[in-house]
Amino acid sequence: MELLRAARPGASERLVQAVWTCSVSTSHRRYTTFGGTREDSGPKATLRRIKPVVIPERTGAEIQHDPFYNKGTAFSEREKDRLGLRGLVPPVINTIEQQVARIYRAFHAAGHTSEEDKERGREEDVVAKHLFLMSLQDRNETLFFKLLTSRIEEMAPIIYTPTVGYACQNASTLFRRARGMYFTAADRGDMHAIIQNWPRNDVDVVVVTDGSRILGLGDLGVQGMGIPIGKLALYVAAGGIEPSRCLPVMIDVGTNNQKLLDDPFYMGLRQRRTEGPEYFELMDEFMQAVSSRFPRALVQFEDFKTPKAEQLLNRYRNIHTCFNDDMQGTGAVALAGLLAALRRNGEDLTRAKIVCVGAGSAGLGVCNMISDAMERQGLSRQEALNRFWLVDENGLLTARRMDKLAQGQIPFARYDSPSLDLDGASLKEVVDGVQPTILLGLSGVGGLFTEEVVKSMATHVEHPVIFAMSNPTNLSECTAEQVFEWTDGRVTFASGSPFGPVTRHSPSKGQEVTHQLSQANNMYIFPGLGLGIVAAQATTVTDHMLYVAARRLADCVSEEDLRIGKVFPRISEIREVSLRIAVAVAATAQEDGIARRSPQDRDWTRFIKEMMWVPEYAPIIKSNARITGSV
Ligand SMILES: NC(=O)C1=CN([C@@H]2O[C@H](COP(=O)(O)OP(=O)(O)OC[C@H]3O[C@@H](n4cnc5c(N)ncnc54)[C@H](OP(=O)(O)O)[C@@H]3O)[C@@H](O)[C@H]2O)C=CC1
Ligand SMILES: CC(=O)C(=O)O
Ligand SMILES: [Mg+2]
Repeated sequence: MELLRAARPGASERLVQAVWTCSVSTSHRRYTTFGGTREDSGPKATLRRIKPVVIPERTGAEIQHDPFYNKGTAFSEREKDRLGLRGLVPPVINTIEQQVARIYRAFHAAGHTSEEDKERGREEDVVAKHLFLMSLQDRNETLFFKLLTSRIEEMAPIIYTPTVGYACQNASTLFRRARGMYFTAADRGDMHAIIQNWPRNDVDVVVVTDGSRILGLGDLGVQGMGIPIGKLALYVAAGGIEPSRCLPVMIDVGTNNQKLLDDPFYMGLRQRRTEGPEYFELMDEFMQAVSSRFPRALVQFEDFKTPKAEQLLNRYRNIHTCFNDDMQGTGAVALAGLLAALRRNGEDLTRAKIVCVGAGSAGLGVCNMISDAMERQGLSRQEALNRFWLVDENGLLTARRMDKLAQGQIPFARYDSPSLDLDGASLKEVVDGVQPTILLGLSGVGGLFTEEVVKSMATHVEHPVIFAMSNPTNLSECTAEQVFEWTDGRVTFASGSPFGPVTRHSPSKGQEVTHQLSQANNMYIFPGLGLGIVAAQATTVTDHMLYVAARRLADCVSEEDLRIGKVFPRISEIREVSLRIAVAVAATAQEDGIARRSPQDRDWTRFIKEMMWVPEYAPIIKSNARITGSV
């Protein structure tokens, strides 16, 4: 209201009241206001304010073509008059729900495939669906996010992994319209000036990649831009960050992917990657440019190849508000899933024996996060490290390979004699020798968990826990169907990209059983983590914050979910989950003295809930408009 009064000193009291007056829909216990909604959650019910948007002088056509303000067929009659839209839109006035119903139908039509394609097993064209959603986002952000949030389970695999990976692979030919910012190796010295071109003054979250390791698909150069865009779509849909406060960034230092360099349509710098000190000088300049223009923004590093991922994190983590999602976000999500799985099986984390296949940025991030949790639960550092056996392309990480190991791998190298004997052994032999209770896959290699590997594990432990976390789907270390079959349903399983429920005949039960699945993906962590950091305006992102985020995520898994085999909450609950994670993270930042902002009444839940952006149309008012009556 203050905003409206300040913007329109002449606005009538009736207008001001109209914007905030509630009309009550008792059947849904959900209150709709002219400018917002309020959820009745008992005594603590909060008004979710959708502030009127006051925009500078613009023509109707400019408003209609601005995705942040466009409402398509949902402008009210008065808005059409006031904003100069009369005659520019069809006569119908739809609610956003009606628009979602229409666009959802068109979304499905976009994915239709021919009969021939169907015969070849291509049931639908998911990349076409991805492009359809991207072009909706380019036209109307509010409707895009309304569709996304109302059907998040169905939409997440289209805007995010696995489909975003396939879209990135062909991004130069699929390109329609630029989104976000591109900085290149040729922009050295100019980044401070270039960042001024971003049209918005407030940015809460920057997701940045250099395209060097996109999911498990390798170096995709500038074509990796789809990943920051997809991650930020989840920041909005799952974390309630305002769309206009998100900035996807590509740092294009070239590519070592010869196929792309030879592709006449490739849109990035046509050179091999800049390396060495020059690379880090570019990144330094970028980080300085971001923090001078957006001093409170959180920077999320995404899909940087090992070892740069770790080097960049170590370089900036104490001086910027930043984290690496593949290392820390993935670590927290894996820890949360394991805590839930162990609760399901009545087991203790400190007694787990973990074989992790993949010792790159994700594998090391996960193992570090879990060993840190073991220490918090009473083990010494060495006792915790002794619970891990890491395997890479050359086999088990042992002391004999010490001179060839990366810095971050050295603490996990095995010195003990049965392990040293497994030097050079196959994965099956490692599993036979170690008899792990937990098997993790972060290798980016599809099918590594073969029948003999999984069966070997299942012979030694009653409740095997297997997380095949590599993305996209075709690079998963095994499929859900395989792992339930090979363990006769005894496994607790989660995968990086989603699999549907598996129905199979169980020989031990003598009947058909259906197994529900969970997605072990950092999408459960980064939206809530980021929301908490933004809420508290934390100066840095600490391991403590990640640990509480993981704990809180594990707490969100209900007993009923555990009973049916799920170790992560349902994706349809992700906004509520993100809120809970954000509250834990912000409160931790405050306790640890690194919050620059906190609610006076210490009620982080109310504070953050009110901050969360909801995809509803706000009344639009031009700053020079003469307004009488309702909006
Ligand atoms: N579910 C989730 O939330 C997330 C999943 N991921 C996924 O994790 C995967 C790995 O990512 P990242 O760590 O960054 O990638 P890296 O390339 O840094 O690491 C891959 C690791 O796997 C090892 N590896 C490769 N081939 C084999 C093999 N045949 N047998 C055993 N080990 C092998 C590599 O060993 P070497 O170095 O010897 O080649 C390396 O240690 C990707 O698919 C990514 O999508 C990543 C982040 C989040
Ligand atoms: C999920 C993710 O961040 C990855 O696969 O890289
Ligand atoms: Mg990633």
